Amino acid sequence: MTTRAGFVALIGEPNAGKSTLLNRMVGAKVSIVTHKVQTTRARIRGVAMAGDSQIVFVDTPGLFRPRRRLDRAMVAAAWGGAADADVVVLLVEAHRGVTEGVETILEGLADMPKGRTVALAINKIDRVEGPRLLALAEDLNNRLPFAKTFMISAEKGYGVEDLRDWLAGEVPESPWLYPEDQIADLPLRMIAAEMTREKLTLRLHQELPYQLTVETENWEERKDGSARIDQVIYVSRAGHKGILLGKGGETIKAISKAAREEIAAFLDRPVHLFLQVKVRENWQDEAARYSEMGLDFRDSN
Ligand SMILES: Nc1nc2c(ncn2[C@@H]2O[C@H](COP(=O)(O)OP(=O)(O)OP(=O)(O)O)[C@@H](O)[C@H]2O)c(=O)[nH]1
Repeated sequence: MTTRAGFVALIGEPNAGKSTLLNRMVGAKVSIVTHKVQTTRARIRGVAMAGDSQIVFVDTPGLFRPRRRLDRAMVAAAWGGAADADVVVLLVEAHRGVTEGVETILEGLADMPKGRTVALAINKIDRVEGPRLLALAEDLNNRLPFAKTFMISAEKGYGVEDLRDWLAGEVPESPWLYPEDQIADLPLRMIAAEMTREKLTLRLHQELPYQLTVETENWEERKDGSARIDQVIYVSRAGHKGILLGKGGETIKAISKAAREEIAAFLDRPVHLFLQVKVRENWQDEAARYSEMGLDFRDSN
């Protein structure tokens, strides 16, 4: 079996219908939950399986002209620069057409590295007449030639399957990026890992923020309504492990407490958080994997 997997970024103005579309393609629960956390830097919004393809939807704040270098570094650090996805889908509202916001996004898209596949999805087609739609599609394609144009209604479900099937064929041949049994709660796992990562960064200041990754290895919903979460903090050098643990494990304990409190508040239920620190010397090599995908790791340094 040839599998495919890749990242797809849904972009568009606020209210364009990104969440609604995600709900359709991924499953309602995931999108609603992640919607609450625009401010966190967790990038993954959901994963859809379509045939033998795994489509990973990412958020892309700061994709277009981040105002400050810090924004760019934050975005890059959060999800290893995956803001640059394999496929970008621009959502435009049919009845609003080419607004100033859409123009700005188009400019950003035109500046993107060549070779990136960009598709257009005109959404909310239930709100306008056919002829107007065709004129809008033509206008947009004159401004930027899209690889493909879709007419959809995320809310009614029109055209959504076509879009998903097309994306499934566009993502590159690759092993799946996530185990199938983790797909449903993957965004939650990522968010929880990101929260722990943030506590580490706050606590350790400049010492090693970009040389570690946090992964949620296990997530168990308990009968009493609490969640047991196991996370591993990977550091690239043995020496870092000591810094992280601190004297008598003080540092890691404080980090764990702060992270647990934040995750519990986010989930709105008690959390048992178990942190483990492991040395993974080849962690930096994984950066190479992302560069292969056209992503820039230098931004996170
Ligand atoms: N009529 C119509 N309304 C839609 C359609 N898709 C989405 N909407 C509505 O548009 C509004 C915004 O949809 P969202 O999915 O929240 O938009 P979003 O792009 O995620 O918005 P932000 O999170 O603010 O960026 C909601 O009220 C949706 O119900 C559609 O196909 N037709």
